Amino acid sequence: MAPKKVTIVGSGNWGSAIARIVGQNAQQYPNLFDQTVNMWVFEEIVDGQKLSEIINTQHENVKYLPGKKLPENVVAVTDVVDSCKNSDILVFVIPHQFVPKVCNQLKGNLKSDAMAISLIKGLSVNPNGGIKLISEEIHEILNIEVSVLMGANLAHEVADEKFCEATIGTLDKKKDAEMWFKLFNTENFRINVVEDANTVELCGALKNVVACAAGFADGLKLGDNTKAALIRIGLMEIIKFIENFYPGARLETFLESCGVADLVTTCYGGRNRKICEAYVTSKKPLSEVEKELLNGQSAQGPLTAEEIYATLQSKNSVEKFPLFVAVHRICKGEVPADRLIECVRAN
Ligand SMILES: NC(=O)c1ccc[n+]([C@@H]2O[C@H](COP(=O)([O-])OP(=O)(O)OC[C@H]3O[C@@H](n4cnc5c(N)ncnc54)[C@H](O)[C@@H]3O)[C@@H](O)[C@H]2O)c1
Ligand SMILES: O=P(O)(O)OC[C@H](O)CO
Repeated sequence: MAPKKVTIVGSGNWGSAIARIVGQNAQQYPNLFDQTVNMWVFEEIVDGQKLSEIINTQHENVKYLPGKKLPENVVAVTDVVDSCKNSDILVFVIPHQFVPKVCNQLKGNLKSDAMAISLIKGLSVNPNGGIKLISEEIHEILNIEVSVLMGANLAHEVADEKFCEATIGTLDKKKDAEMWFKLFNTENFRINVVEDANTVELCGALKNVVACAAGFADGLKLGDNTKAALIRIGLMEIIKFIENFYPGARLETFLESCGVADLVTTCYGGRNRKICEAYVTSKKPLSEVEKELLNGQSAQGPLTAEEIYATLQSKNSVEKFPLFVAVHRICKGEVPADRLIECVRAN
């Protein structure tokens, strides 16, 4: 079989960190993977130069992952269709609000047997009010199989090659596990493949909302016990949400890297935590704080909280998820952050 061509659809903070791993692993398995890995870059000008040109000459994404070299076999391509049309494997890693636009551009322009894996932590809202997984959204638009990779993976720490773990959720472990393992696993990025893909993905999306609560608590200087209580309540709401809307989760999945481990790392070291802390301390709007602190990166928690809230409203379930709802209302400025504990105290 010919080596598979891989494209990384995205080149932000996580997209660039994972490109280091995928580029290296492609080189390690020349019989399995084409030696050139494409990376789709949403073009922008950085210090008067095109970001794609900087990446292809300096082999560094100076805006989204400064100070870390990309392997030279990772090539930036700015036309999303050109970057993907001959590829067998698509690694989706863009902020979730851009998924419909990007996938609609790709529609009808892919190999019929292309496969995808989504590293995107977020949700999409159906017009009827229900939620959709990002993997489902990609599948619906492109009609290709979509696995997911989630875990306790702060991009800068992965790029520093500090030990961590990640969970791949796939629908058919027998068929796909070995290929995904070889594409992503390294000494310091340990992959476990499971079949409970929906739970893996939902853990990745929902933990961002709990991270916002952790950030509010930090901004209010509520201390470690309170933050731990919020993480516990948040975990219970994650489990309840999955039971209600995507039943059939396996308990073990919550104990994978995508579950408790990601919840912990994101509540201590993530961008959602950071901007929500600053929202409380600075009293500036969230959008302004995000702009000031993240230099073009995107925190997905506030948008996910809004998407969850719309779903809960349409299902008459708002009162069952006080933490998720409080995060949304605080992000929107409808409730002051110092009422967070009052909102969740009854749990
Ligand atoms: N950064 C992390 O530590 C991390 C770790 C694990 C998972 N994730 C998840 O991975 C996904 C991608 O995150 P990231 O950190 O790579 O991105 P990011 O937060 O760095 O976002 C910036 C990216 O969005 C792109 N972008 C901006 N405007 C765009 C547009 N109009 N259309 C398309 N793209 C546009 C930028 O070019 C850039 O590549 C998210 O779902 C995130 O939750 C992130
Ligand atoms: O920085 P955050 O809050 O987007 O979290 C990053 C990762 O999802 C942590 O695993």
